[in-house]
Amino acid sequence: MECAVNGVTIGQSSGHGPPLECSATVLRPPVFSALILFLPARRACASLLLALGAVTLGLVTPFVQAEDRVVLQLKHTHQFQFAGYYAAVEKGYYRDAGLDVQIVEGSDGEAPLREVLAGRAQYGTGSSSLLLARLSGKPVVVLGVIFQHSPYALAMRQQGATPDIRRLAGKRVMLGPLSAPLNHADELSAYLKREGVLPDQLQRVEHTYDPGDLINGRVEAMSIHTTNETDYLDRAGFPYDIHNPRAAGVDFYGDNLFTSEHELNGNPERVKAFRAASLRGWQYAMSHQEEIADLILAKYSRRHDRQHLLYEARQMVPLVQPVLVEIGYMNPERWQHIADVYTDLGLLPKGVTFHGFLYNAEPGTNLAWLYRIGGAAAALLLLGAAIHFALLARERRRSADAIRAGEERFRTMFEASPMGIALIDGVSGAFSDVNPRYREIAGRSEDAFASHSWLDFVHPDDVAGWTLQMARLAAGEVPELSTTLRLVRSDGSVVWVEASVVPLQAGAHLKLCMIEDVTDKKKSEALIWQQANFDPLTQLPNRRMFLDRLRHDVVKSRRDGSRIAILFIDLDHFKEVNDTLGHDQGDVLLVEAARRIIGCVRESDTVARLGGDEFTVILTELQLTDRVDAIAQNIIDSLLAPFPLGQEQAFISASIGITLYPDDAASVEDLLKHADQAMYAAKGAGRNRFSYFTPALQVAALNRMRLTNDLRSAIKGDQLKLYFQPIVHLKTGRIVKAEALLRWQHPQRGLVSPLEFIPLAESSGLIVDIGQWVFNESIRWVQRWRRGVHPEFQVSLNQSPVEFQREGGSYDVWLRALRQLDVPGQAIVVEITEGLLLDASTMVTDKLLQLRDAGIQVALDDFGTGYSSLSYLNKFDIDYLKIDRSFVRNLAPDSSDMALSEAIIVMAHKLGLHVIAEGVETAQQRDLLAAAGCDYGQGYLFDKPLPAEEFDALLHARSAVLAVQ
Ligand SMILES: Nc1nc2c(ncn2[C@@H]2O[C@@H]3COP(=O)(O)O[C@H]4[C@@H](O)[C@H](n5cnc6c(=O)[nH]c(N)nc65)O[C@@H]4COP(=O)(O)O[C@H]3[C@H]2O)c(=O)[nH]1
Repeated sequence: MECAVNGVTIGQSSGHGPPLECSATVLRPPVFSALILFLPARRACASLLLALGAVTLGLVTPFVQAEDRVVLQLKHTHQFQFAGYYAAVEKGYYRDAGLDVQIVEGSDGEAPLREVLAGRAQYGTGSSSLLLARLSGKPVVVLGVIFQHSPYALAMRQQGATPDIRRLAGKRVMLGPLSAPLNHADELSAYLKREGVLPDQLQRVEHTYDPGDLINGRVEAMSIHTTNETDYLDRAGFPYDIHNPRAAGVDFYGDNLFTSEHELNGNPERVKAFRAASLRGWQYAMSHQEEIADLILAKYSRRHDRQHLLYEARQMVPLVQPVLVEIGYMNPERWQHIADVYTDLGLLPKGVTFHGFLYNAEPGTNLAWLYRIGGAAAALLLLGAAIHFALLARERRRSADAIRAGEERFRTMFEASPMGIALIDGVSGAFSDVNPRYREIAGRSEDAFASHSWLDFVHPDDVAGWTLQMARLAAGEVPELSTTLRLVRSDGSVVWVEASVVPLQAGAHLKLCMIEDVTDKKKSEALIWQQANFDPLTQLPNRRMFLDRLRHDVVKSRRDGSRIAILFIDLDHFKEVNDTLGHDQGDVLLVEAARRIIGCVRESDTVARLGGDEFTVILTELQLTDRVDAIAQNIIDSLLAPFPLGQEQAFISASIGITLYPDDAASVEDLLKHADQAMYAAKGAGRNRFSYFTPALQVAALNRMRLTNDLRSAIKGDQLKLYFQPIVHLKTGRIVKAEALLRWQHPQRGLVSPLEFIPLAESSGLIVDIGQWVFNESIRWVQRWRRGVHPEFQVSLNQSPVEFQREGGSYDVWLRALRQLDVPGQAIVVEITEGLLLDASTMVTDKLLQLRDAGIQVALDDFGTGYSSLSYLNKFDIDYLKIDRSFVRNLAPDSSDMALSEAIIVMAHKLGLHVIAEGVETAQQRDLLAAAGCDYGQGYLFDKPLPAEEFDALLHARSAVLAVQ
């Protein structure tokens, strides 16, 4: 369609999109009209040229009334890498320019070139390989550079202290799609070539863009964007090295905005407007990173989380350099450098020129055409010269204004930047320009910056490392610096900053230093670390830290041939303290115990708390093991001293298991297992002592493990048998009760004693199923005996403390079973031990009450061997006291055991309890007990425990005798 400016036809709109509306705002200097009027000959041509020139110079600003629809094709999926374009949409920059821009995600890196050349998109983003495309005949035009430096780099699994890219030879590497090696691997190929790694030395693998492949070892290295994948590698805690092509002098541009010649020729104004709005968007995006990150999440993609988008934004700052370089700026010499690298790679012939490839954003400064027209006009008319000079003066003014405006813009950005920015002389360390945020973070006044060098503010502990890194930067070993360090403020407080330093090309020694306050982040990292590695109660290393240190000590000991001792300390009776005095007092005791243990070892040894009342000690650099005995005894003695807890005093002791490295085991896991076994041995031997690990302990532990495994199948395999031992009424000699005693008929070992397997059943939890089985069998038999022998016959059965104290367990199942068989609770007596009542929690009391409510009676077993506290008998509902057989064994007239037994019987009767004497083996014992008033007797004198069927026969035989009598 033809358009007219002041009635003059000036051009044709492109075939794409709605036609350009050219009746736009027209600046109409009088001289311009005069010139047009003055040209009678070749008027149409001259006026066309002049009008075009006027438009290009900006004298005429055609605007688009209806929005012009264009498509911007991105290289990749939505992310911060394209932030400027989202900002231009959101802030209305495109709309103001009369454009309706549709931003399309890229499926592969080729999409922009493909779509723009096909005319489906008018604009695209592309890497430096656009130059290759242009020189291979594809009519692309770069409109501006967004990334002054490419983010493209190689991430490689970390291999020791000195990263060396040459180690990649022969390794599996993902460099880019195998189908388009040129466009994706060009910089890296050039880099590798310069480092002496040739393409055929690598095993190229199709790129998956999945950092997981590097982490899982599928490849040894992969090409990445330092703005992107590094975040995911960091998050996974994967150790890697970054190899940046800039290290070998390959310094490509990163993302560029481009269009086609077709678009440029057809819609020069649209190109200009699109470019200007896009760059404006970029300026906005780089100084409003958080806002744009939120915008991406809200309107474009949630593929990456906010943290990642901000990471990307931060990483982009030194690559885009929004403060130093005007976004969009491109330097033909840099493009020449890129062309040279391609030539070096054999991708371009020598001496190529790329005329037309770079868009001239300010064609007004290229005045050749104007000179030509001016010259022609001057020859014809002096007036033309006057106009020419007037226009030139105007242009100069506009340029100066533009520069001033640009400077102002950068100054404002510098001053208002949320990042601390300073220009620093790399040699003297003097500050030459510091923005307010930098002053605020460093906590120094403006004067302080004038009179100090930057090292003066660095924390003394960080000075050496920082100086070293700066020297590397100065020597060109690294292109830029990025590190975390501490600054000391004028008030003495310390602030953690993330600092990046980039050398400025403009000044020889001048460096741009940007800092960000990361103190809060550091503090929370330190807190997380503390919580992950230390016990919050005692502040001792926890299990994780303990294992770390032990592993470290084992390696060291292996190196220097010294020994290590590991002590497992378990506090005896801690549970009682906790239950009786409460958890708060229990905590106080643990803290004090930790303090006492620390007091017994050297500072270089480790004391850790593994949890509960378990502590460990690592004693290192032992030459003689004598010291171990002394330290272990010391710990035991120190813990024996009373613990003052509020108004009370608590007494505990400690059982310690000791194992030695390398004597007892080679691995950390085995050492821990052995120390644990030794600790149990110390407990088994009576607590309050230490035991060394011995191979016999290991054999015993192995046996226990095998036996426990066998026990699992014992219940189902019908290997458990219930025996019954008669309990005789001493006055009448009648069997009125029986104790159910469990036996295990092991297929290989024969009969295994309950003393051997009950503890295993307890520690493995099998005791619950076993206890249920015993109960079911017992009530089955007692039902028979109550019906056939005596209506009040009772069976007593043992309940282990573990079974009794089981959380959540109740007697409901028992009661249901009793109801089903129509057996009353009175048919059962439960035997418990005194220990249960000692640390009786409400749960124990509740269970005793449940038993009483069901009519089940309770017998206190082994009375006399433990605390023998009378107060328990009164406090709880106990029906029977069983005098332990150790008393019965030594019964003789006038013996102390006799006196004790008598006292127990009298006291029990006074409290309304009946007494059963255990282990009655002789007639004299029976008679003495009967004379002392003991109610019942149990022991070999009457009968050994008998298999249920035999006991059944015995009972029936006896009742038959009684019936006959
Ligand atoms: N020297 C001697 N010993 C006598 C005499 N009369 C009885 N005994 C033994 O003394 C033990 C009495 O059982 P306990 O003290 O409850 O001690 C029991 C009990 O604590 C536990 N136990 C047995 N069956 C079970 C069970 O079903 N569940 C639980 N939790 N523990 C059980 O195993 C322990 C040992 O049981 P057993 O080996 O059957 O040993 C039985 C019994 O055989 C005697 O005149 N002289």
